[in-house]
Amino acid sequence: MQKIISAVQTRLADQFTIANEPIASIDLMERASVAFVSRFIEEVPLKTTMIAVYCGVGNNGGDGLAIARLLAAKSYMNVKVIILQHSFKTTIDFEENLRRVQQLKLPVHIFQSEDVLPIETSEVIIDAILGSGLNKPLEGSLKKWVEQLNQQKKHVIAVDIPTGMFADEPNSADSVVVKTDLVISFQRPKLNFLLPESASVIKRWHVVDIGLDEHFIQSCESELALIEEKDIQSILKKRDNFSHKGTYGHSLIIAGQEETMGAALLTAEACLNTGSGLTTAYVPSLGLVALNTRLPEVMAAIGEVDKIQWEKYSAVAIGPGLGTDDHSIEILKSTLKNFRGPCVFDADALNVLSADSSLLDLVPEQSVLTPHVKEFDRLFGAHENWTQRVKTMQKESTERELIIVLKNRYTLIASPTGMIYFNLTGTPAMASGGMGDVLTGIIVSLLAQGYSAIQAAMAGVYLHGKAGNELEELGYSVIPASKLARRINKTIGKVRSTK
Ligand SMILES: NC(=O)C1=CN([C@@H]2O[C@H](COP(=O)(O)OP(=O)(O)OC[C@H]3O[C@@H](n4cnc5c(N)ncnc54)[C@H](O)[C@@H]3O)[C@@H](O)[C@H]2O)[C@@H](O)CC1
Ligand SMILES: Nc1ncnc2c1ncn2[C@@H]1O[C@H](COP(=O)(O)OP(=O)(O)O)[C@@H](O)[C@H]1O
Ligand SMILES: [K+]
Repeated sequence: MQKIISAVQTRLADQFTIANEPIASIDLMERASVAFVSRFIEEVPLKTTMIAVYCGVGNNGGDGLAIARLLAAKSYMNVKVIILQHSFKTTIDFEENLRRVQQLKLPVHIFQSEDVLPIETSEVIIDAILGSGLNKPLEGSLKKWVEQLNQQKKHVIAVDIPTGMFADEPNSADSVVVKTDLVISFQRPKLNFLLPESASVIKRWHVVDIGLDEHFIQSCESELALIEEKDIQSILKKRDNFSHKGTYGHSLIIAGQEETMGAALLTAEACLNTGSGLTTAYVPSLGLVALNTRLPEVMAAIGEVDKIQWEKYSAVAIGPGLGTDDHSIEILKSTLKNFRGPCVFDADALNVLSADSSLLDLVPEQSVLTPHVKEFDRLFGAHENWTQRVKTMQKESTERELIIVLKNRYTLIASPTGMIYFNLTGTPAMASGGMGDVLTGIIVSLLAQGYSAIQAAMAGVYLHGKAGNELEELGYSVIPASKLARRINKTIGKVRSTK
């Protein structure tokens, strides 16, 4: 698990590393710049590319100057430096790197407030104007310069963070930020890279290790963390030699209606392939033929709600394609009343819970809720931005002792401990109908197998995304959910075997 730290904590980590490694501040800047350049070369391999490095006068600008010098040393022939002197308060390391650049005789152009920037002729812009030191939205000449750069639609690569973007507080909708194709960021992604609002200014980001003290970073107080594969490996258990189907639990999936039987099939198929010992689907009788034909391994439960033998099941998933009619409300109420084991609430189950907060209050502790953003807002109210949603999910999860899985490109998982875990696996190729049903099937299967609710949510989300990544690598530009529901089986095997 990697802690995500704030801009303030990053500065402390810089200082700690400088004092304790020990390393001179200028040498740490050099190390950061070398790390940037090694990734930059992969992105822009052609040595004749015309590159303009736009530098501010703080340490982000200092990085920019060092990067310009290092690129020249790597035989990039057309590197120029533009210094935007928005302030006369330069940093020592900026000054030292300016001196080093001037010795190389690279072209350096300095612009002061009120100066108008000429049209940029370079193909690539490196944005080293401001970094994590941003303390207010861009205004005045900086704002004007950035607006002008954005109009030119160049290939822009930012150093550490796009100029004008806050690392960990929301930017207002009208704030001006450098629009980037790639951000090469130091040591950790910033919180805001992981929230959907970043899409308007960041196409891709990549983190490079600059050797900040990891022990210090991991000891920082932060309720935000990134899930790593090794965390999932430590969760996943081996299947024992003398184990049998009874060892791996019995999942009940309550899903599907006449027009949405597919949701039940996808959930059940994912559940089966994730290793639930037995899987039963409670579906309308008109879905029986489809279920038996498609998934012979899955049993069906049909008929009256009060005939369900709840005690047979180790875990329940309720909601995919269920509808929100009286029958769905009845079965949700029955689940809340009668089932004592772990439960996943998804899709229409969440919609029913949103419509009746007294039902939401009955959701047992340690249940897993898997809303997408619209379902989340229906449950917990409208939000102006994702920073607010992160706060709400933290509050609701701790107060209600629930695991909340807020699905997105980088799915967030809130634990009742107050921690928020971000998952980085997954791909836009997974943005297709039924993908959430598959996730629900994976999570309920893990619950049935005896994993704790937070383990099942974390492993489920990670493996779901990882299966998507693997399919994309196999050539799928769009992944049908049923494909992923089958693939998950291999993904689990692979993650477990690399232990
Ligand atoms: N030793 C270190 O501290 C290291 C810092 N590094 C780089 O340093 C960056 C942070 O550097 P700094 O803290 O010097 O800050 P920046 O270079 O981000 O900003 C410079 C200064 O601009 C001013 N400023 C902030 N917002 C402004 C605004 N909206 N309008 C006008 N002026 C504004 C502030 O006084 C700020 O200190 C990181 O993003 C990273 O690129 C790296 O070199 C790694 C090592
Ligand atoms: N752009 C994306 N990148 C990564 N994962 C995605 C993306 N779009 C969707 N997903 C994943 O696909 C699933 C979609 O869930 P959901 O919206 O409930 O779909 P459905 O209702 O069709 O089953 C979530 O797990 C989400 O994380
Ligand atoms: K920058």
